[in-house]
Amino acid sequence: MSRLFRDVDGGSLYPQGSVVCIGAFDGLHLGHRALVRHAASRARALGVAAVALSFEPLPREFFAAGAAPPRLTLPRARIEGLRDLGADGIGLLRFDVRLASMSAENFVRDVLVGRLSAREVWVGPEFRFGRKRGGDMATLRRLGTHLDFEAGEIEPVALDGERVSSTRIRNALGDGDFRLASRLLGRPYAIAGHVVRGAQLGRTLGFPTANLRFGGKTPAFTGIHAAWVHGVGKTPIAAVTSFGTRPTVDGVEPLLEAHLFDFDGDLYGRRIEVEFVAKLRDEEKFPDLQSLVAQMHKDAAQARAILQQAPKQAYA
Ligand SMILES: Cc1cc2nc3c(=O)[nH]c(=O)nc-3n(C[C@H](O)[C@H](O)[C@H](O)COP(=O)(O)O)c2cc1C
Ligand SMILES: Nc1ncnc2c1ncn2[C@@H]1O[C@H](COP(=O)(O)OP(=O)(O)O)[C@@H](O)[C@H]1O
Repeated sequence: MSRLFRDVDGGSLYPQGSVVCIGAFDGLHLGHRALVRHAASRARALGVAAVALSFEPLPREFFAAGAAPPRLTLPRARIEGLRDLGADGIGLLRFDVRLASMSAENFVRDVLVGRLSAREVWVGPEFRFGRKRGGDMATLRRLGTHLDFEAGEIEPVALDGERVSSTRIRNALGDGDFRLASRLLGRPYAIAGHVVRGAQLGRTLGFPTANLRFGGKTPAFTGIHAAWVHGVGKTPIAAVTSFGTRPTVDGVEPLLEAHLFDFDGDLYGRRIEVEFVAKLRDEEKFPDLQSLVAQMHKDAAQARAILQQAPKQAYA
């Protein structure tokens, strides 16, 4: 069981000391994985807790209020991913006005030392932190010599000669290049959530869809896709999905809807995971439901054909 905390204030959570790694960890890609695994192995070597420190909302979401930048990973998936990589403690610090205005030095004193009793602090390349991104690796090293912790930066992880980054993954997803996205992530791109009720129109169109909300975040891409749905049966179920605001029915909030093939059952409340395999097309505004349904039949046939050829991915 790993411990989850969200507050900057409070007593030391790890009086015996800890090894901390810090990052936005959106996507938990190959670079993030290398960082968290490294911190976890250092923590095991020192016999202390491994703590992954991140933020929710992400700092760039906080600063971009209004036009939220695209998000890859929702909080729960980020927590589960960090735990699976070996984090004993996970800090999803509430990024608010106070945290945004905290100086780099105070962040080190209050959070890394005061709250986490850090013995080592690990970050990725080009890490910046504190008010106006005023702190960097040199700041960490300098403060570390006074406050008795070591600071280190892991080597950048590259794929095909280029740095692995969340931006590169967002671009790959936007281009419908799920193969590249999977290679950068070290696993297929998937979105998980609990099935919520919708307008209950789908069943009358012959296409019931299990609907997932995207937590009020902006997705990195929208459109119609072939996908595997995990979490319903023992093996993944083939599906056609629609991700977006559904302009035909004047939707507003982005929803991920999955129509599962050869399946009939109640999915409300169930947690499912949608693993994207291939993009079929962009979302469109149809003049009427009849033309939308005609297109949905074509989408379904295309998705079935693609998935018959695709290997079922192992359940992550
Ligand atoms: C294969 C598929 C393709 C879809 N394509 C579009 C689309 O291009 N434009 C659109 O507005 N909605 C699209 N939708 C979403 C439908 O509008 C939505 O499923 C329908 O309104 C039923 O919604 P409900 O689940 O709330 O009942 C698509 C849904 C599916 C399953
Ligand atoms: N093949 C299927 N694919 C997806 N959902 C299905 C399927 N068969 C039954 N369901 C159930 O029907 C619900 C979707 O029906 P729909 O009319 O689209 O309602 P809603 O608008 O509430 O999503 C799903 O949440 C699930 O409980």
